[in-house]
Amino acid sequence: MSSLWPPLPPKNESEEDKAARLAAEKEAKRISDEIDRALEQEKQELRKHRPQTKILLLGQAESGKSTMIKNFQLYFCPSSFHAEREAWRAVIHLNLVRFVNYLLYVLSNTASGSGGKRGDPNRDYRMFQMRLAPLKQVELSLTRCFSSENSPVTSPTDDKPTLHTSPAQEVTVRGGMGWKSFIRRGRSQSRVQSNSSELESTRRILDACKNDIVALWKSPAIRALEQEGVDLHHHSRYFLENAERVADINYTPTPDDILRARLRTVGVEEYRMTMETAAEKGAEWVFYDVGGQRSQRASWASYFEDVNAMIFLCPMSSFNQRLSEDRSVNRLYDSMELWQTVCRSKLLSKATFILLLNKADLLRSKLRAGIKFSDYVIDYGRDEPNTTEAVANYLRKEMMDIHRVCSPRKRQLHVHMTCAIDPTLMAAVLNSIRDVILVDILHQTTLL
Ligand SMILES: Nc1nc2c(ncn2[C@@H]2O[C@H](COP(=O)(O)OP(=O)(O)OP(=O)(O)O)[C@@H](O)[C@H]2O)c(=O)[nH]1
Ligand SMILES: [Mg+2]
Repeated sequence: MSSLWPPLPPKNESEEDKAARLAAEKEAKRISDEIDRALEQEKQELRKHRPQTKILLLGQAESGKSTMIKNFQLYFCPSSFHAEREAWRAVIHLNLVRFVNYLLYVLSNTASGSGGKRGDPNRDYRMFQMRLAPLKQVELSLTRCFSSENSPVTSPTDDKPTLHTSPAQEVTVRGGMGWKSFIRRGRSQSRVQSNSSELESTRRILDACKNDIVALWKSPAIRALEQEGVDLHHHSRYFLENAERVADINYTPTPDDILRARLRTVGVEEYRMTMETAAEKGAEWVFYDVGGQRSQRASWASYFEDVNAMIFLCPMSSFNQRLSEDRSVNRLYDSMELWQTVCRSKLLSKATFILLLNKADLLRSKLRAGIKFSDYVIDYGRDEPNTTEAVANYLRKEMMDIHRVCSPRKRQLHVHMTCAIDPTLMAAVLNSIRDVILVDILHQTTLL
């Protein structure tokens, strides 16, 4: 019997039979389409009533929590990610100009401190300071755009915009996703025009300064700073290296740029994402992104209840860094202590636990540059290999041991080594996180 549908017409079919057959086929197709429509409607209804999936991201400051949220959005809700590109441009421009102004500030101190000894670099510096002077105004304007009228975005240390003389003073966001529409549209009608004209003029100034920014970065003055041991490995360095493109008047941020943009989180931000990918289309996932600084951690616990999954980020590359909020504390040790506290939490005991050993790329470049992990982590034997794989395996084991010993009940731990600024590498990790969360939710609901 043939499995073809509709079946082939019988041989020698009369015109009358043919008309009757076509009418029957048309009716069958109408019924079939109706059934499909009803099924799709039923599915939509089910999706609407499906409980939300709640995911909490924890970890110290700069561990990559907000970057992970961007990855989720880029991968599972791409149209909403791309719709926000304009809003990120202002953040990226502020990242760039703050770093340039910081470099000019460092150069001013170093150059005046070294008198005329450095010859050319000194002359370079004075020229750049003159030509890039308008960037001070750009920094003030952009900061004002973020911080006017019931500001959702401020700097915790500054009530009024001031020029930043340290790369540690960062762009900060407070409370939710509101800042994106704020930067796009302004809070009130009066702000709409002034915000957009201010942003427009900052773009024009940046474009005019583009060549000088590029030249500053390539200049002997900056190379001299590096030779003097000034640490220029800041996350905004990427934007300076790409200044020709980023400062251009026609610049639109790419996904890579957005993943690199730094916006420090203050308080707890809630992100509601409606999944766009086939399997989960229409489902709502709610993410809680917390500020990771020590002063922020007291507010975390109120978000522990009812979360389906907790994703903890440990930046592996932090082994030779100190906490900016307490210079006596090694960042990796702080991360491990924090992990112990999170594992012990009874409120999180039923949540799916996911550990991301993040910043694998930075760990690799530090180790390759000859920085020895064992110089900072005393339990890591001096004879152990100073390679990314060996160090990552060591950290994985340490963190798994802490999890086993400190968890109030036996629980599986899912561990991944990640580089959150690389969307290609993140795709597999994101799929696996999604699958693990869905399977655990299924278990939780069938066990209830
Ligand atoms: N090279 C590299 N940079 C990363 C990685 N993950 C995050 N970053 C960068 O690190 C910086 C800090 O990341 P965030 O996601 O803002 O850190 P956070 O944990 O949200 O920090 P707080 O909001 O202060 O708690 C950003 O500039 C990111 O682009 C990574 O795997 N490799
Ligand atoms: Mg953050």
